[in-house]
Amino acid sequence: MSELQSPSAIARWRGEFTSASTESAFLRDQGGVIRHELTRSLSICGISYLAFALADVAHLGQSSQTLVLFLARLAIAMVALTGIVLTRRSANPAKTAYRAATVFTSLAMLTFLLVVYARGELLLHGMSMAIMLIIVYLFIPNRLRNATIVALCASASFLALVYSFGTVSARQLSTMTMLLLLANVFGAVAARRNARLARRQYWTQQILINQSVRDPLTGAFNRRHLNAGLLDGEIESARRRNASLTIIMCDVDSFKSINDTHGHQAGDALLQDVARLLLSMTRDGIDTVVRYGGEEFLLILPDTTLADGRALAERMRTRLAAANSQHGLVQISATASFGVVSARLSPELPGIASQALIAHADELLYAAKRNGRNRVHAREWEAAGAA
Ligand SMILES: Nc1nc2c(ncn2[C@@H]2O[C@H](COP(=O)(O)OP(=O)(O)OP(=O)(O)O)[C@@H](O)[C@H]2O)c(=O)[nH]1
Repeated sequence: MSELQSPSAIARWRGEFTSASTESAFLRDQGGVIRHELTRSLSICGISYLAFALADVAHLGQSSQTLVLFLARLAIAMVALTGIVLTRRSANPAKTAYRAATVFTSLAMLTFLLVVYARGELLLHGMSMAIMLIIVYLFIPNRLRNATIVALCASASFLALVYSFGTVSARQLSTMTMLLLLANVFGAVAARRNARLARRQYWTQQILINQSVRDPLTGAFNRRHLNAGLLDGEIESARRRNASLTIIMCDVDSFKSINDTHGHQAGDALLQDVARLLLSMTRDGIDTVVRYGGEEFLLILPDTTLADGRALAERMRTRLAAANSQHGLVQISATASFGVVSARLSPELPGIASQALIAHADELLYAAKRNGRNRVHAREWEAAGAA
């Protein structure tokens, strides 16, 4: 998670995150829940539509109209089934579910209007309409905007149909209009509240996850995140893909004397600057920067050869040595030493234990320290293993 949104970043009326990327991440996260909700709601709706064919028979007898209505009801049940199947097969279930919900609710409302046209029973159907509006807003997962459009269009069409019959008094029609308006308002308000609540919960969860995996001082990942199998996962992924993996161990030189000379707070500020520089020079979403110890950082670079890893460490070393960290009126300059290990992995070769890879990077780092600091020592994993 690279960016965190504040709760105010939820659009006031749409009830969605204003940032498209956060909204997509939210929908990916909620995919399973939304798929489950859609399956349950469309199953109940499809079965109910078919079951109400009995009411058609009771009202219209075994006529051609009854047959037409039955075929329309069957089609709706099929649309529900197709929506469920497509959502279950989709790589992005939430998006597919929303599309399926919009198509299903639109066609279901049209079929309902067809039933009203054939059977009349306007007051009874007015009640059904109100129930259906609540189902559209609250029980079939959809974007609030889509649900509102379908519900308002269906309400207006139903009222127009009732009016065209000419059998309902003006008083009854106005009461019916008010009731449907109320159903729309309450449905939309509740749906909006649900949408915002789900996003607030997701946002809070992301904050907690972020806090549990990040070092509060530098913003780099922490040891807990590394120990949760981060490097093992990268090694396994590189092995499967026949790819190179490079790790860099970076340690600020003579940091104790910086602390002793300028104070602990200045040391903290310097660490923040170092982390900022390392993060800015690595690929967002691909590389990982971990605060491994006090002034020691571990960089995990997938798909990176030894030559590229060494060149990156050299660039980092030069940039660090040239930069000054400002603390109050004091400018602090620092250097760092680097140990770089690269491994070419493949499914045919045995895997590498993450601790062994880190230990080799550490050995190279301390060789760089022994040889005078402010330098990069790099080696291929096999050569390092043989050494
Ligand atoms: N300001 C600050 N200092 C820290 C932090 N974590 C560790 N340190 C200090 O970092 C210093 C590390 O010192 P050493 O391990 O002796 O290493 P060094 O002085 O950098 O020497 P070399 O690594 O050999 O170049 C210690 O004095 C720690 O107290 C931190 O979060 N903030």
